[in-house]
Amino acid sequence: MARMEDDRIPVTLVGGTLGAGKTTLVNNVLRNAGAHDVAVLVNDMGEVNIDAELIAGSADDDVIDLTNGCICCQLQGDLVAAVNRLARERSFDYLLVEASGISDPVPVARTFLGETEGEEDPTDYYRLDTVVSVVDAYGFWKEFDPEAERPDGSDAPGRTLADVLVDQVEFCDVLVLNKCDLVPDEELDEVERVVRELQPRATVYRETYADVSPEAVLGTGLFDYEEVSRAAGWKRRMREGDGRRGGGGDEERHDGHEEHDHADGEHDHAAAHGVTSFLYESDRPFHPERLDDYLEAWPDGVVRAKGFFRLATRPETVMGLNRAGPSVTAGPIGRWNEDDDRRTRLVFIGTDVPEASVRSALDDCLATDAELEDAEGLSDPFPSPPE
Ligand SMILES: Nc1nc2c(ncn2[C@@H]2O[C@H](COP(=O)(O)OP(=O)(O)OP(=O)(O)O)[C@@H](O)[C@H]2O)c(=O)[nH]1
Repeated sequence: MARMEDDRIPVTLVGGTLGAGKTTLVNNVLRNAGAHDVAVLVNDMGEVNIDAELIAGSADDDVIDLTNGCICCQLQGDLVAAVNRLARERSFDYLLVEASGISDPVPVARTFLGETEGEEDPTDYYRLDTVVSVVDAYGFWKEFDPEAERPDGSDAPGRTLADVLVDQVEFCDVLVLNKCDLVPDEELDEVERVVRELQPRATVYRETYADVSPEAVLGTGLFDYEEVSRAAGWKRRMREGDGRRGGGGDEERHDGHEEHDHADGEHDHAAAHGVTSFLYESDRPFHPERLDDYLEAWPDGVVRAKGFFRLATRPETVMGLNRAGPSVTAGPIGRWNEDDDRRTRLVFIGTDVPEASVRSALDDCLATDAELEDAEGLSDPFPSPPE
């Protein structure tokens, strides 16, 4: 196997929302790392890097920090320079990266795949081994609360905690459901079912004080960019459809490419326990104002909605919907290709979402024949393409 010959330093990326328990996890791993000689890179948003101070053994040289920025945004160049300098100047056999609570894990992971611009390439020294997300089980529901606010100092404009949390759950290999001491078992079961629906491929650990064993997060060999990207629950649901041929599930592709999946059992299991996941499809475009109104009056319990839709006013435009709890983005994301399957396909994931009433409410938002005939006369509140 190629991995056996790969002597680059393995990397575990630890993400999770603010206060979820990332530092606690890193400390536990350092304390129990045994034979591993672990270096830690911490990224924190504060002026003073409190996290680096908290990490056990931070007095020694193996903890470095990147302050005042988020490594998924403006610090990517710094991240590459820092990890490469670390590899050149010090001797260690494992790198743990603790990402700021607002980091989107995808660009950070891509940095370690050598996909960022710049003269230095971290893949010379490193290979990404595992992406871990620490989820605050206690705070999980709160973050899907419409009243939830972004933390001060966050430099992720337009993104809510729910957005960030969904990104982190959907893009991980290992999911640590932390602070289980604060949540009754029944609620914990529900949170676990939802996170498993959002990312069925992840290994889930229920923990208190992020007490995972080092083997759970170091050297797992679980990271696979293609796999983790296509395994997100909404993509699976889109591929599976309602038993008919699935449409292309990837955002980049709307071509009706046929795929096969084996996750039916998992979905059945989730459905039996109040986790809803369904695909709404339609050949008929939406009436823009009616759909816009409906997107404002969202049913309770929807944790995630994602997909593509058609508007009567824009026959050539692929409209995208991206909803994480209370935060919604809906707008143009591209143009349909000649041979695309131009159906609306929207995936809903949540708890006890009233599927029948969501379906009938969406049906009511579809344009009638008369409205389609006079589509140019309809007003369209959705944003225009950026041009
Ligand atoms: N009750 C309880 N508290 C926990 C648990 N895990 C961590 N904490 C506490 O939660 C707080 C935040 O933990 P950290 O490990 O600093 O979280 P973090 O994700 O690194 O936080 P940021 O770096 O600020 O994003 C600390 O006071 C921890 O002691 C847990 O399982 N249960």
